Amino acid sequence: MTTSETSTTNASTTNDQYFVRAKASIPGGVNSPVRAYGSVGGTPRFLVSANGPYVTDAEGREYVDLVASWGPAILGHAHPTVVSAVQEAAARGLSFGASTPGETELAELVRSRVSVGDQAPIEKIRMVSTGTEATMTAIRLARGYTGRDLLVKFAGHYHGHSDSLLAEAGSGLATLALPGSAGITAETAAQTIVLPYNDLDAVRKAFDENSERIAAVIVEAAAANMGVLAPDPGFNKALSEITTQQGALLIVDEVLTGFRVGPAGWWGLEASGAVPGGIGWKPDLVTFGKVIGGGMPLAALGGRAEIMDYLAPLGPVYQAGTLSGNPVAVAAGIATLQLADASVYARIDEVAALVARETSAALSREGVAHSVQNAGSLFSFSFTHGAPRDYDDVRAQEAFRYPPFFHAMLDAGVNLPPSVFEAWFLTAAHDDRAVGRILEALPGAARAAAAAVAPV
Ligand SMILES: Cc1ncc(COP(=O)(O)O)c(C=O)c1O
Ligand SMILES: NCC(=O)CCC(=O)O
Repeated sequence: MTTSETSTTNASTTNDQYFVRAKASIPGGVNSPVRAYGSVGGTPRFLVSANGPYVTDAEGREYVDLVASWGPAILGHAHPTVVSAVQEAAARGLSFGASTPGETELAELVRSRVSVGDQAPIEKIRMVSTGTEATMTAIRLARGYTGRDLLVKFAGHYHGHSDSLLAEAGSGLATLALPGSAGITAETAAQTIVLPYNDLDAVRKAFDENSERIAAVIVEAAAANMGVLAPDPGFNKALSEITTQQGALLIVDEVLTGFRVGPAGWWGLEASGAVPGGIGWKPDLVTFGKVIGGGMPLAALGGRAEIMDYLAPLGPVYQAGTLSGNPVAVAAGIATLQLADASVYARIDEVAALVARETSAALSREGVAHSVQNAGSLFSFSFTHGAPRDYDDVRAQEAFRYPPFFHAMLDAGVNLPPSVFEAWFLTAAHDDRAVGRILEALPGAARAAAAAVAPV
């Protein structure tokens, strides 16, 4: 165990004490609801440092981390090369509010990475600061480009917290069992059509009923915010065909999957045939976040030049940002993508498969009904009796088994996402020691899940 002290923390202050203090000044004590332990109960760990596969809390306790900052830390935390790149960029200036050479370098890197054979869907790319901004801009762009107003999204998919996209969203809304958010006007809500995932008939019907009104279909490349649910083979390709026929755009949200499940994201896995059913299609627009910024606030949207050039200053769709393309964030993104080579993805695939397999085995040994779902190296568990295909299936699970499972893992020094609806994130820094600690914790956690009693 390590003890960490900084100017803002004191090793004698407990997580409980920090939480009490935080709640007095910050709503719920958190700056994002997913951190609040809302569905698992207990006190969130206040983290003071992170290194490789580990995070350390304010009490000096070290945990093997399976959250990885909700995805970005693909190389593990605080990779020395990325930290150096950030330090060097910071020393040159934190923000200029002007174009920088690094932005173009990162744009070129993304364009060349997200290509398979002669297929290269990212012809142009615009950088923003969060995934929310990326999807919000993508739908505005789709509306501006097509001149249409309606939007199709899928139940359980999460695309950030802009007004149009919170209806039946996954992630924290699934965790807190919220159907949507207050504060969104009825007019805005009425412009989003929410359909069941993996249901192409529902998509065709929506287009039949709203002829020439749907601007775009937005879909997570592989759903990972209601637990992980890979699309049925061919689902994304069929969406591409339907939207093309109907004069609408297909926005593929790779904020979570992009540069994490493979060098060219989930689309790259489909386009290369690494997962079935997806050869020969291209998204119109793609959104990125998380890994693209290497742990710094950076996200992006990209796609066909003809569409992207509808953005200001060339086109009529406005989008802007004081910190867009921030030089320090860009430096972290470039360093991260340069390091994320085939060996990184091979290691993550290997450890993810191992941890998923062993967790499933531990649950089976205790007779706990569950399904393990994966999309490449992203995976999660649901306490269901069969394999779920959509949000209704996932919501019907025995979710009460997760809190005791989560806390047993935490007590044993493993930091899992504090919700059954979130993916588990491995990194290339998860070495045998870190994985060994996860495996040691599993039998006790599986027993705790087995002993869980349904609420009356
Ligand atoms: C698929 C997807 N899209 C969009 C977002 C929003 O990104 P951000 O949290 O950076 O706003 C997230 C995650 O939060 C996500 O998983
Ligand atoms: N998978 C869900 C997220 O990544 C959300 C993170 C956040 O809102 O803090």
